[in-house]
Amino acid sequence: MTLMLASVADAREAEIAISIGTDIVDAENPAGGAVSPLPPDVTAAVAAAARGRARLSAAVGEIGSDPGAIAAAADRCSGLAIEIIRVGFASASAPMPLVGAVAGRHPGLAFVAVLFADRMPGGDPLPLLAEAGFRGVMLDVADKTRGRVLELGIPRIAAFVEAAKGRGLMVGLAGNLEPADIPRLLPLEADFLGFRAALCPNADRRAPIDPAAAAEVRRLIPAAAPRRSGPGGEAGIRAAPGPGRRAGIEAVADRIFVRDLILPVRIGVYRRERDAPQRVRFDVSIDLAPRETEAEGLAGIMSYDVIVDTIRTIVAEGHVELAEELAEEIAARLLSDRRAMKITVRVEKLDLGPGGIGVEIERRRAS
Ligand SMILES: O=C[C@H](O)COP(=O)(O)O
Repeated sequence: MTLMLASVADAREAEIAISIGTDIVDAENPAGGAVSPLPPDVTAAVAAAARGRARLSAAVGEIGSDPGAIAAAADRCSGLAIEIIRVGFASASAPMPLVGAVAGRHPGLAFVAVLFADRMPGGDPLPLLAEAGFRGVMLDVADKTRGRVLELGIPRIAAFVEAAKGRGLMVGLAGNLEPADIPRLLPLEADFLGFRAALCPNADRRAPIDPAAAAEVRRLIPAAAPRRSGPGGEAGIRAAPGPGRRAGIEAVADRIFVRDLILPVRIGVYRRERDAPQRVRFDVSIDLAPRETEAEGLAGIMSYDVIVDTIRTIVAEGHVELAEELAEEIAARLLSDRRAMKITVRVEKLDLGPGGIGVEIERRRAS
């Protein structure tokens, strides 16, 4: 289950976030960076507004040369019943043992290290973070004016999520996420997705949260529990009827497809095929289940981006011997989306013969 985290600037925005059903209300100063703290009195007001109605989180700054500042923020947050504190981590030379000692003093507070996709520290920081007592990690971007976490590419983000989960860490993803990114990230099963810019008019993260934009983000993330309702909540926001639901027109079938996607792939059983990748063309089409009446817009569709992301992710995982295995894996992963009913996958090696050589499989959801 992936939760929605909304970064808010004050108690009024906390109320809006709660009214649209946000799972985690995060106190953050949007005028600063990804982990810029709000003044203590504003954080306290956000906590007072959200306590008992949503989980609470707060940005407390970067691990720098002054772990005392993180320690003081952790003390304050503990007293406010905040569950998660987000701490920026940009360098492997950060004073981890000191931060670890602070985390050890607050067992009720989950320290989440925020890594910046546009300023990734060298090496693998996850062992260091897990050892220092961090309970979670999050990917975000340092440069909020330009950076997008999706620029890392889904295969790298997926690998990060898996590696963090493998170490028992909670994982969050953020960084100028847009509504259309959500269907691409949900299959990665991160613990939460974090938003600020997408909740604001014109994606201006310094502007006050727009309840309609926030509700649209919420609608795209399946809720863990029945939604709360209230002023500015879902009730006031209705999308226009989507395709297939127009009066006098009966929906027969929806099919999404990706054609002629050519990628370098490590594939084959011959020795020469193990030395270097070869070009493989992918064609995939998926027959979708009829749309649920209440799920309109992006929430009602299966994005064809997910097809491309799935293929890229599988290909990035390493050498595969047979085109049949590759096609089967693509079919299995895509059929795990409950909207996909039937799939055709064609995998065609382009560099072996005078023409294309490959396999086409058709699979259907069993139940
Ligand atoms: O998750 C927390 C961040 O505040 C996300 O901010 P952003 O959507 O503007 O990148």
